[in-house]
Amino acid sequence: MGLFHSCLSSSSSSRAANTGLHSHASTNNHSNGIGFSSSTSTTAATTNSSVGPRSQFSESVSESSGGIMSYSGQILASPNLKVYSFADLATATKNFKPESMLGQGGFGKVYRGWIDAKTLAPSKAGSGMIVAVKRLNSESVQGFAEWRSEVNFLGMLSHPNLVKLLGYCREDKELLLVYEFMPKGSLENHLFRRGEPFPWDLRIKIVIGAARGLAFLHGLQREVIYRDFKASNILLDSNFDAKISDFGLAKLGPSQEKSHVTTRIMGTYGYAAPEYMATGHLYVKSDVYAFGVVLLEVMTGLRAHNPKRPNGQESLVDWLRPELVNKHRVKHIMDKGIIGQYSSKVASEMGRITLSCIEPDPKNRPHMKEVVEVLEHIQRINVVSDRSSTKSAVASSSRSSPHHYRYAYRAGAAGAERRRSSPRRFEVEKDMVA
Ligand SMILES: Nc1ncnc2c1ncn2[C@@H]1O[C@H](COP(=O)(O)OP(=O)(O)OP(=O)(O)O)[C@@H](O)[C@H]1O
Repeated sequence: MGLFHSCLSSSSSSRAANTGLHSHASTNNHSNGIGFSSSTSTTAATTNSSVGPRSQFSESVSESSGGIMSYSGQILASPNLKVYSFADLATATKNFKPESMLGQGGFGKVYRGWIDAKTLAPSKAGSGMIVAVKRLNSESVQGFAEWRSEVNFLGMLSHPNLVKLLGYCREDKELLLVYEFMPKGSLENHLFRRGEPFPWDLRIKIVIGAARGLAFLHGLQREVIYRDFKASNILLDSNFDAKISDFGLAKLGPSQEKSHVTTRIMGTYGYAAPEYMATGHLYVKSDVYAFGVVLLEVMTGLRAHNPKRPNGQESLVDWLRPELVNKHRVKHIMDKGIIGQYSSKVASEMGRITLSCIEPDPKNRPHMKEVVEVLEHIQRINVVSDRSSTKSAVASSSRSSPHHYRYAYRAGAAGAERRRSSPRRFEVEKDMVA
């Protein structure tokens, strides 16, 4: 086993060497200026060099299938991204005015912007279509590696459950990304921050969409390990269809070996799989673990990690895993705000699939394809005859709740979980012993 220590600096080239990802960023208007290349260079060129026409994705997939369809998604022959100047995006976002801000993540702020729907050219605020413009903190060293990973992955992959990247800007220290706008925000917003408890049928719909997105990534011939699955990375369109965003930490899976080994362990507290934390070994099944943690959040309305919860309850999985083992106890951990919206059969089935996703041994976790099937089944059987009983069910269950679940009770928008800020990311470097 190894030693953990904080790591403040980053080496993007070592990461590229690990993954085989090589980006060639161009500041010119090449629509395919960035991509996956089969070259051996590990540095990101800043010249106008364009990239070899074939990507690692297209090599591995097109050879066998002559095409690119996998789990209803696509690997694009070449990325079709618009290259913006910084001035373009300043215009599109009203000069990054605070009023245009949609949110803030670990690597920067996200702004509402406007572009022409046909040409994708920047337009004046109020005309054309709305987009989300992410502007990375210029002082973040790790930011460049994540920006490049986002452009590489989202530039090449297309699937209904992955957020669409429309373009990017790299100018001096400025790194920006332009995405389709997701009007309903993130699952995290709805589960933990908004006033009313989020309806159960929407929760199920969203996790099915997100599961399909992950299944697509894992089903590619050269599989993609997403590595940062969490509620805040599940964005929602106007129909509450889920789209996975934020490929900053994504990795191409190993082509020969069974797992990817990394010495730089990064993720978000509460979601990272135990084998990854302990050894740096990364599997697609590590994503399945994080998916299980999101399922548990969806069931309970509680955050994956909350240091303000009482001792022993900080980690949702450690706290509630024993309750999932007994199907009769599962209903006690369900979010009390949505009682009456699901049957006890649905609750116990959810408990079962969640428990299998968070199995300590990655080999015992299901593939995402199976998870999709189980969740679709749960959605089909989620027929509740009398929804009008919801309110009284909430009231009576609060009265009879066992003491140690009191924390889960939701006193409207002022609930303790809702006041908490976003989950914290971590980054540690581990000295590996071979
Ligand atoms: N395409 C989008 N459309 C609408 N809102 C978005 C879009 N992308 C991001 N946002 C909003 O911006 C906020 C910040 O997003 P971002 O991806 O930077 O961070 P995060 O995922 O919340 O955290 P971190 O990146 O640190 O893990 C999110 O809360 C989300 O609601």
